[in-house]
Amino acid sequence: MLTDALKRLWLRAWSLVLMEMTSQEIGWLLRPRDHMSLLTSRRTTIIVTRVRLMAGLFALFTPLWIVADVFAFQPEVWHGLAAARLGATIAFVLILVAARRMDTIQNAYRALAMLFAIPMLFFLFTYQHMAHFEMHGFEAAFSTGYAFLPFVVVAGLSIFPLTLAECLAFAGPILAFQSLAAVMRWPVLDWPTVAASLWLLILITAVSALAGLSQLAFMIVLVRENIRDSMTGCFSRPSGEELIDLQFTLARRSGMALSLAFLDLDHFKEINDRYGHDAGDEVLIKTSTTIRNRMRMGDMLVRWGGEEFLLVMPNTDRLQALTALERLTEQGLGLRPNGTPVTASIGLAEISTDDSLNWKELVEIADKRMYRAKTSGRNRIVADDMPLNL
Ligand SMILES: Nc1nc2c(ncn2[C@@H]2O[C@H](COP(=O)(O)OP(=O)(O)OP(=O)(O)O)[C@@H](O)[C@H]2O)c(=O)[nH]1
Repeated sequence: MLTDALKRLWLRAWSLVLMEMTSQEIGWLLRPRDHMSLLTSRRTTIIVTRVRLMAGLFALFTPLWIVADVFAFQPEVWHGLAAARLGATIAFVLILVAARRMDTIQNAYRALAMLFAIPMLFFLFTYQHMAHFEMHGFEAAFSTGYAFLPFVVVAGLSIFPLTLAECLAFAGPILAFQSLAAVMRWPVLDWPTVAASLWLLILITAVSALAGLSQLAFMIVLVRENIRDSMTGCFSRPSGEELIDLQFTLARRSGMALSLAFLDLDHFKEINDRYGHDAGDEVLIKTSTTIRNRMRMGDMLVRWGGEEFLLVMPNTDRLQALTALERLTEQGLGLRPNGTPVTASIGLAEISTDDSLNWKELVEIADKRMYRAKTSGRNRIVADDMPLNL
């Protein structure tokens, strides 16, 4: 009885945290390895823009704080601090500029690591520097504030949508550094204070990780709801466009093949007119499921419009795509309500053989070929611009 109540409570609390996520999505909260490309690209954008925002703010406020140092410290102390502040400001400006063109998750990690490394180096320098001076009263009290820089850095993790593994990877060196400082009793650090405050740093790391994870969870749910067409479960048009853009860029950069097939179901209006809209919906759901199940794991099916679909086939050249599409149509796309086969007019385009400048041009080529397939009798695949053998 009690165990059942506890179990219900536990599940309820868990569902509040995880917002009805699937087990695969919960795995995505732990580590980034299996994230889908759309989530990775959105996360990259958010991480990079936030790194730039933080770098910009730090570039602005780090030199301004020199004024506070001038009031608080004797000249020998603030001179050294001012030099370190100017060095840190230059580094923040460099991050701000360098991160502008960062568009991969690896680069986003690099930017984040640099953003965290600067305050830690500044922290090391200030401690070494201030240890050489006798301080009393307000000056001594003001200087203790500098000991909390690692706490600020760890707390900064909370503004990024990071997985648990990523949070630990970024907070780990700071925690290790602080622990080492306590264990080694470095003379420049007030080791009892450092050791005693370690638990606080661990606590802040846990809170920051939770904040980052909840942002990521929210993002996963939003991406999931926005990327799928609710009826067929295919990628929606906006997310499909983003996916094709991404695949196009990757294929261009790596020199790999990329094929796009534009599929338009034949005489679909007739199904609606004869059997009703619900029967039409049913055919759309079954046909798109059949296509998705028959194609490779890495292929993506986008619902481009009503009964139009775009099949994205990464790392697939024209011949391979043609073979896969012929196999697909030979096996059948499903049945119409009257028992006759569902057919489609298909236009195929490939990144290198069609030598297109951008993804929109490639989609346009596939669309035009689909139209030729349609006007030349339907239920066929057109893969080039050669005259058709009718
Ligand atoms: N049931 C249903 N029908 C849809 C949906 N979206 C678009 N349609 C219908 O799809 C039909 C498309 O008609 P047409 O563009 O004339 O094409 P078609 O009848 O397939 O003829 P061809 O393409 O020339 O072979 C229209 O009747 C639309 O109303 C949908 O979500 N559900």
